[in-house]
Amino acid sequence: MSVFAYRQGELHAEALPLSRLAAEVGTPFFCYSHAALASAYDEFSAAVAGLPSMICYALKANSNLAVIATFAQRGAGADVVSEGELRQALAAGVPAQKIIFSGVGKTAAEMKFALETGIRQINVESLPELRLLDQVARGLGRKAIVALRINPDVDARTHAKISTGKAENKFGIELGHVQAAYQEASGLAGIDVRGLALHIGSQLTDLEPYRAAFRRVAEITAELRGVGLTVDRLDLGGGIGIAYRGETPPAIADYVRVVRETVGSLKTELAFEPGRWLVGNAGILVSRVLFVKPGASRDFVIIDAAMNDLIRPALYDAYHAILPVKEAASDAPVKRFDVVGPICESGDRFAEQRPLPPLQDGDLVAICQAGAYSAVMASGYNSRLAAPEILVHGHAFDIVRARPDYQSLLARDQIPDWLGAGSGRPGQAKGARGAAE
Ligand SMILES: Cc1ncc(COP(=O)(O)O)c(C=O)c1O
Ligand SMILES: N[C@@H](CCCC[NH3+])C(=O)O
Repeated sequence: MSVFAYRQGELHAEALPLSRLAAEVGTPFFCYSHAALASAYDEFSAAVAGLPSMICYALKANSNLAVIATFAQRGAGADVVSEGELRQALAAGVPAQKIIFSGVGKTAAEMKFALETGIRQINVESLPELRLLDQVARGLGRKAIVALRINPDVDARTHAKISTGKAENKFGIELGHVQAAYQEASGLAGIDVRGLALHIGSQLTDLEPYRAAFRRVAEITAELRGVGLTVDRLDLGGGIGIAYRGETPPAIADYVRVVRETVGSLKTELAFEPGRWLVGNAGILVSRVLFVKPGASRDFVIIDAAMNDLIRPALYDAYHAILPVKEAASDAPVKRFDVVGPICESGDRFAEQRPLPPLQDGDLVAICQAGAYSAVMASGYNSRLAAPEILVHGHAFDIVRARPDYQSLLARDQIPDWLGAGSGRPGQAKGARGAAE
């Protein structure tokens, strides 16, 4: 069953017509399908079932609590990269023992919180980070369970901005330094080093970079074991791509075959950190056409969603399919349009010269594959309010993040008294100067 499909001439989310949702929620809004989330998780879970492994959903792809809870209910762990994400994972019901803390720049406060929470593992990406973590853990009288993230220097063959496994990327410990770092880690009183981690990039559509990277991990594991060090965990990261525009990402079963062939015989516990693959296809951004504006050189469809809601096209030139919510007649003439938002930048464009059936002011459109790296990357640029998020479940839906109101933009206590706006609340939000007095 396709969860976003035309029925009775209109695009539906599961059993609900999008026009009804738009009337109830207002546009723009993100619409997620529970069935799509659940079936993606179940497919991944079935594919890795024979491996001693844990699926740690990468929250950065979509940290809506309802989305996380959908996976948590099915047994998922979480991969988090900040105290905020760690708190979200816990709030959504992920047990601490299933949480991995990744990221290249954790603060001492974040380390302390993670250690006090008792999470499964902290992935360490540099010697300075290792030494700080040791200090923080000893200060708490604890040992931090650690995997060292390596940088395998492998080209993931993805967009340069989301490639993370090349030597020139900031991530991980370079190959030549891994053994010394592991040795050092194993001698630190506050550290219990258990294994290696890697993540070579996002939106991979080719298995060969995985094969190359996992082979390197297997080699390093053998080297470390050869000098008497214990390696009993491997965290293989995420990165499996989805089809935005006819790409043919690998089937999960084929990815798992590569895992088995490369690291399967090492007898380690494995962790997988899928993000986009679990959520990307499970969400759309629904928006209303404000105006159709003929131009001298091209015609524009101006919609009420903008780059602050979904920045991927502006940031990565990413392609997202755009569908009219009312099904176009098969003989409807197709014209090319730039689909743009209201923001004051020419980069606020969802599609350039995209063939579309006739659209009119007030029509609804759905921007597809907006479940991953979409709502989470939203901003308040141009003082726009965040688009709400809803979760459809068969014939019902829940607003799982409401649209804020303008009061949040108009917090008068941001204006210091001395600026004399007249309604600043005395004694509040005085800032550094007030604090020093
Ligand atoms: C350490 C780590 N794990 C997992 C992921 C999830 O990646 P993806 O959403 O491509 O599966 C990322 C993001 O790229 C990451 O940085
Ligand atoms: N934000 C990126 C993915 C980043 C992955 C994070 N390591 C995207 O939209 O494709």
